[in-house]
This record gives sequence, C-alpha cells and structure tokens, in this order.
Amino acid sequence: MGPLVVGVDSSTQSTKVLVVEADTGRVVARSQAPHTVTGAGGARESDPRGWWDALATALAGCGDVVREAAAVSIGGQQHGLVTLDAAGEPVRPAMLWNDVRSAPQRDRLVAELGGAKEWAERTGSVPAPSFTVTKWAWLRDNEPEAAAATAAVRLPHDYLTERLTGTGTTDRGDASGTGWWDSRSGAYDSRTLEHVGLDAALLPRVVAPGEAAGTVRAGLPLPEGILVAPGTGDNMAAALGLGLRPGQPVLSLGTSGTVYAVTGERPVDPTGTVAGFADAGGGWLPLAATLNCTQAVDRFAALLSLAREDVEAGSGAVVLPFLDGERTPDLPHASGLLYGLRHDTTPGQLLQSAYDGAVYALLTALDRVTGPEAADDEPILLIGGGAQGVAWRDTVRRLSGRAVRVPQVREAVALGAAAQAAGLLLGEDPAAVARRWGTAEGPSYGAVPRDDETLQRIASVLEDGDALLRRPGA
Ligand SMILES: Nc1ncnc2c1ncn2[C@@H]1O[C@H](COP(=O)(O)OP(=O)(O)O)[C@@H](O)[C@H]1O
Ligand SMILES: O=C(CO)[C@@H](O)[C@H](O)COP(=O)(O)O
Repeated sequence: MGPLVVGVDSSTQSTKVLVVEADTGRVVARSQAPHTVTGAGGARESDPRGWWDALATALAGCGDVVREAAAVSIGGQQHGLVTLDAAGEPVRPAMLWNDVRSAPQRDRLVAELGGAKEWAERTGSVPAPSFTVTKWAWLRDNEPEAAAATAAVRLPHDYLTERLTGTGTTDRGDASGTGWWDSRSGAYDSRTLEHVGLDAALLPRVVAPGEAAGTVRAGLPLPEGILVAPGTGDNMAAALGLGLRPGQPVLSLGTSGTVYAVTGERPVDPTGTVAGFADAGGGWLPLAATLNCTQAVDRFAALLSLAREDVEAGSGAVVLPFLDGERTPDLPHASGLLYGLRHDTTPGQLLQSAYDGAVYALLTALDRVTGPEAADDEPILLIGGGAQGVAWRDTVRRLSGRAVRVPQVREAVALGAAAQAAGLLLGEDPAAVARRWGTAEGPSYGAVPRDDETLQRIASVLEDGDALLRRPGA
C-alpha cells in the first residue's frame, strides 16, 4: 500500500472522514459522526467544539489506519461565523450559513457600501444573509459584548485546521464566501472590514493553493508532524474531488442545494443569484445555493407520513418548500407555500411537488453558472446525500431535460479534501489527482423531455406569491 491521506468533510449535519491511498484513490476506511444544529425561526447555530469532537469520533471510527496517514485536509461548510476569545475558545456558538437573522444587516451593508453592482465587482458576490460579513454585522448589533470579546474570527474549516496546526489559516475558496475578501486582488478588503469594525489582524492568513497550512501538533488523533493542506469550503472541495473541468455542471443535494461549475473567468453577477466564489486552485466557482433542499423535502415526507420515494406524478399543486426562508430566490423571510390543492390531490403528488419546488430553484441558476463553456448535452453531475435518492434524480432529469451522472463516490467533499492532501504530499495538482483517481465516474441516466408545464406553473406561483413570500414573521 502506498502513502495514505485523510480527507474530511465537516458539513452542516455531520463530519465524514475518508482514509485514501494517495496513489490510487482507493478508500481504505470511512466513518461519519453527527453534528448538533440548534435554533428556531431564522437562527441556526452549532458549537464549533462539537465539530472537533465529531472529527475525533469519525477519525476513531476509521481505526488504526489513521495512524499511518501522511497528510490531511479539511473541507467545511461555508460562511459560518466562528468567534474565538483570546484563549481560542468560542465566544458563542457559530452562526451557520443557513442562519438568516442577518437579512436586515445584509440590506444595510449592500446599500452602504456602493450597492449590488459594486459589491459584485469588488468581492465577486452580492452578499446573501449567509455571508460571514452580514453575520458579523448582526453580532455587533445584537450581542456587542460577544463581538468585543472576539480575538479571532474563523470559518468552520479554518477552526478545525487551526486546531490541527496551532496556526490561523484559511484559503481563497472559503475566504471568497466571507464578503470581506476582494476577488480582484485576492486580499482582504480593508474598506469593508473598516466599515463593519473588524480588525484584519483577527482574520486568518490566506494560504495559497499548493502551500501547506502547517503540520499536525502533538497529542491529537492524527500522527504528529504530518502535512496539513489548506482545506477549503465544502463546495470547493467537492469541485476538486470531482476533478471538474469548465462547462461540467454539478448539482449538490444536501442540507443546502447548490449548483456550480468551474471557470477560468472571475464571476461577477450584480443580480446576486450567482455567488462569484474562488475555487481551491487558481480558478473560480460560480455557484448558486438554496437553503431548502433535502431536509425540507424530508420534512414534507414526514408531515405526509410518507417515505422519501413515495412520490406520485400528476400533481397540479405547487409547493415552494421555503421552510427556512430562501436564498435562491432571495426571500430570507419566506416560509413554505402550498398552492393548487384539490379533493383528488394525493399525498404522493404533494411530496413530488415539494421535490419539484426544491429542484426548480436550483435549475433556474444552471445556465448562469455554467456560462459560455457549457454544452447542453453535458450530463449534470449529481452529488450530496440526495443523489442517492431515485425521486431526486428523476426530478432533476424531468425538470432539466438533461442527462444526469451520479459519481460512484458518495463523499465528494471528503474525497476532494483527500485529493488536496494527496496533491500537497505528491507535489501534484489536486484536481489532476482526482481525475487520475476517476472520481467522477458512475452510472448515467439519459435525458427525458423537459417538463415545461410544471416549470411554468412554479414560476407563476412564485411571481404571484411574491408579496406573501416577502412578508416578515410568517
Ligand atoms: N438514500 C437517500 N435518498 C435520498 N436522500 C438521502 C438518502 N440518503 C441521504 N439522503 C439525504 O441526504 C441529506 C444529507 O446530505 P449531505 O450531503 O450528507 O448533507 P450535508 O453535507 O449538508 O451535511 C439528508 O438530509 C438526507 O435527506
Ligand atoms: O452556503 C453554502 C454555499 O454557499 C452551503 O452550500 C454551505 O457550504 C453548506 O453546505 P452543506 O452542509 O449543505 O454541504
């Protein structure tokens, strides 16, 4: 067996760890441990120490082979605001990407710092309430004592990487989702930081692609002294893990739904639909995200006392499953909406409508993220937990009219982190490593005629329901 690397996916619901053979990509051990997410209404929080404990549990679940690893990398849920005190302990729980309490601060920041077009040109994105900068502004407004006690601000993957190395670092991919990173210069944006009263000294150093974040400290559940790669946001890690080439669209069905592609051109979308993220290499990752994906549809199934696959065709009803507010479309105050219920509507049809509503929102952004490099017959790569579901897969095929490929590897994020660690260890480009590993291979499902009638029905309910969906406090 050749050298081994460890790839970590610390996402919203769980930590997944893979131990992978660096030369071949063979997964020699895998394990998973759950996270706790608290909060009602617009709040979603997790204690960062819980992510560290979940990492330790998942590493232990991989067995003794972890002791042979030569490098490690962490992919983490994007955007979360981790605030640490002078001793490195969390000042309060982390506010997660799907916490929408900072919607008013977002509106204010966009207006005060030049408007949507200028934000997009400066940072690549018009911030959504997911973005770290809006959460920091919320904290200053609502918990000034917590903001004052903060000696370091980190993203989820930075927090875990720092616990491994002892040094505060991040990477350009995850930094591009903060709102205080200038995507033109690749440096922190001093104007934004000054405006929100955040000292750049509290932020981690942005490690360049291919550079090490450090080495593992003594006394941890990984071998002392092994290389720690920069890590990145979970979507950037999945893009690495699939060895993506420009024009290949990815649809990820997890707690969040995301649709993205890699591109060589810096994305700038003043409408705010597409976030202009950097990828974990030297390129870009235009991406649109929804807050309501697998968990929202699972909730519908539970309400209807149905299993996930108990869908029935033929529904005339529309479900907009915006249980957590929504980011795409930009409706942070929205709640779920059901329209078109009849005596003969069945529970299975309603469940199908919930899948349709969740997938619709992602598909509206598909063409915007793939850009001119895209070929219409390029299959959509379907990843995330939902990619294992037949109802999800068939809904994507029917509403996109495109073929779908489901990569055999289930843990694209952890695999991307492993590829980054392997690239660092072997001195190779991580995306080339992933391509060598054949990670994007898997069964393909052919195109079916696009269901334009359903798309049109959802579009018109979204338009007509606009006032309801914008009403705060429903
Ligand atoms: N076989 C399956 N069919 C459909 N959905 C599934 C299946 N297995 C898991 N899921 C969904 O996957 C989700 C978790 O996806 P995952 O990508 O791991 O989430 P995250 O990365 O956001 O923590 C769960 O909410 C669940 O609904
Ligand atoms: O906010 C975004 C992307 O901008 C989310 O995609 C988060 O990165 C969380 O991802 P999952 O835990 O759902 O994988």
